[in-house]
Amino acid sequence: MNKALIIKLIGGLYTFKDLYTKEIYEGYAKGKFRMVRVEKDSSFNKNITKKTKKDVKNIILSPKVGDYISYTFESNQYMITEVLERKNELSRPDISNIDQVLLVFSAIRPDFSFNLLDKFLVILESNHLKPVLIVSKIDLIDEPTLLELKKNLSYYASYMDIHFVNSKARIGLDTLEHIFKDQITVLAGQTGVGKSTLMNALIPELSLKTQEISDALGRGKHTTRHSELYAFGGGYIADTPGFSKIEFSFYDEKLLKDYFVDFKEISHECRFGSKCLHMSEPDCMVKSYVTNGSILRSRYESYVSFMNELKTKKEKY
Ligand SMILES: Nc1nc2c(ncn2[C@@H]2O[C@H](COP(=O)(O)OP(=O)(O)OP(=O)(O)O)[C@@H](O)[C@H]2O)c(=O)[nH]1
Ligand SMILES: [Zn+2]
Repeated sequence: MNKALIIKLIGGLYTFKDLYTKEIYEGYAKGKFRMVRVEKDSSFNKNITKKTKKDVKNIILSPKVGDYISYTFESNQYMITEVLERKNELSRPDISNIDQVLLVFSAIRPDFSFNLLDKFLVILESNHLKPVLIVSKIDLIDEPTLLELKKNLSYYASYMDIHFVNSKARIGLDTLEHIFKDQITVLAGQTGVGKSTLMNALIPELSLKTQEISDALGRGKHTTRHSELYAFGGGYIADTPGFSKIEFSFYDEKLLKDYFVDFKEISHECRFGSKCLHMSEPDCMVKSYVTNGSILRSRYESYVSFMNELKTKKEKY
């Protein structure tokens, strides 16, 4: 069976790249699809999977960009015949099997927010997505302010890669390229932080393409249903502006503690172990570490604010 990765979807026409031959084909999807459960075949490339006997899962509506599929060539056209089980998926942008999310935060305009960073990290962790932090617009702040920001961010360095860039002058981008290898990457960040500028700086031909697509469709690209993965740095990067609106995808505030990976790491030291909510429990090591400075105070402040936010949400429903 031919296996491929869907790299583009525009007006019902899929573009997919064969995983073995690397050839690119265009084709359609017909009818409803069932997601096929797969198991990793270690003798091949990590993306190549094989079907198991117990296969069918929920019916899914349609294949999307990022899906691994099987296809055939029938009556002179390529057809998608099955969709392999998704590792994860986003609906805005509409992409599946994402390996990592580039969290773009500007040093200024808008100001850097540790609370928002912590929120993104919780959301990514709860969706099994790996974060990489990109701090943009470093040219717009003075040296001491940048040093202070770097110092505060160093706490996060053991949990994710952090890069500092000036996308306008293409400074700091060279160290970025290796992070895309073998990954499907999506960008995320508040509006105005510089996601599009970064994308265009990384992939110069992209701004041109964006214009072509807008012209062809007679409307802004991001109001259309176009999404695409670009081969870049040995992996793929989604050309969407990424996601900027963020909400927790869970409702139970008791889950929050597991998505603060630095808290989770030491929770076995709390008197109530993994059950400790690190709020008013006695002998809570998270709180002790905050007091002695081993845990960043702003991390704990974010935690408490998210706890309250989740509780309020729950009471409303
Ligand atoms: N000086 C400087 N300006 C930047 C940098 N990155 C982005 N900008 C500017 O910041 C503004 C916003 O950048 P965009 O790339 O449109 O931001 P975005 O995140 O795509 O915004 P949305 O499309 O609203 O989500 C633009 O005026 C960019 O020129 C940078 O590294 N340095
Ligand atoms: Zn605790």
